[in-house]
Amino acid sequence: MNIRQNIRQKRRQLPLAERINAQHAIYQRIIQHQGIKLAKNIAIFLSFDGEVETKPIIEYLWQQNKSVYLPVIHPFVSTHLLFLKYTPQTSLIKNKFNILQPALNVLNVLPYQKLDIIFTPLVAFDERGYRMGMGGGFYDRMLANYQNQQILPIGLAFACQKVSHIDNQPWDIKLPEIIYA
Ligand SMILES: Nc1nc2c(c(=O)[nH]1)N(C=O)[C@@H](CNc1ccc(C(=O)N[C@@H](CCC(=O)O)C(=O)O)cc1)CN2
Ligand SMILES: Nc1ncnc2c1ncn2[C@@H]1O[C@H](COP(=O)(O)OP(=O)(O)OP(=O)(O)O)[C@@H](O)[C@H]1O
Repeated sequence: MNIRQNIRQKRRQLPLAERINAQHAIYQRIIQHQGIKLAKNIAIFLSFDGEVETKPIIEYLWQQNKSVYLPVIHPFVSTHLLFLKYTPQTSLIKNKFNILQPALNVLNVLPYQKLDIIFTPLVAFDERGYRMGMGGGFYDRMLANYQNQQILPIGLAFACQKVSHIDNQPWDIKLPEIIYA
């Protein structure tokens, strides 16, 4: 089994008690995070495949009056993501990967440069902050210039997703911060 499949399986099979503990620790770190306190526009994702559960985080962000955005596969450029506003009223539809995303409405699209924080999903990561994702290259493409835009990407993961070394490719983006437990 390759690393991607192997870690995805570990992530799905993380025992419930460990998962709950880790979720709690991650949540605490988020509510104490200075950068998140100051942020206005925050991109996050709706969890699937055993990812860190983001629902409680989203509820917290809404409570704090943050604007929350979700990734939507671009309808014409299928290698690219758009970020659409997510509120409790937003209707969600399944994309081709079976992940829920907001129904496309151009009025709800936020230009990427306006995001302050991008919570980034990942399958595996290493100490340096290199990540391996689902293999679509979506986040690598999007984050390619994040440093020029004053955007803070923050990876979210369980400790079982940490590996000693990701064999990084030239296009791989190193995350400046990963919250994991
Ligand atoms: N929650 C969440 N949303 C996200 C991502 C993510 O990692 N997590 N993505 C991060 O980039 C994008 C979706 N990327 C994906 C890339 C590949 C596969 C994939 O290979 N899925 C199937 C097989 C292919 C198929 O059914 O067509 C699989 O589960 O094996 C799924 C999602 C955008 N939204
Ligand atoms: N900045 C980029 N510009 C052009 N192509 C890219 C870029 N980043 C990644 N790709 C392409 O996307 C493909 C998938 O990349 P990779 O396997 O690193 O994705 P990933 O990090 O696992 O996925 P994701 O970022 O969606 O979570 C690669 O084959 C690569 O050719």
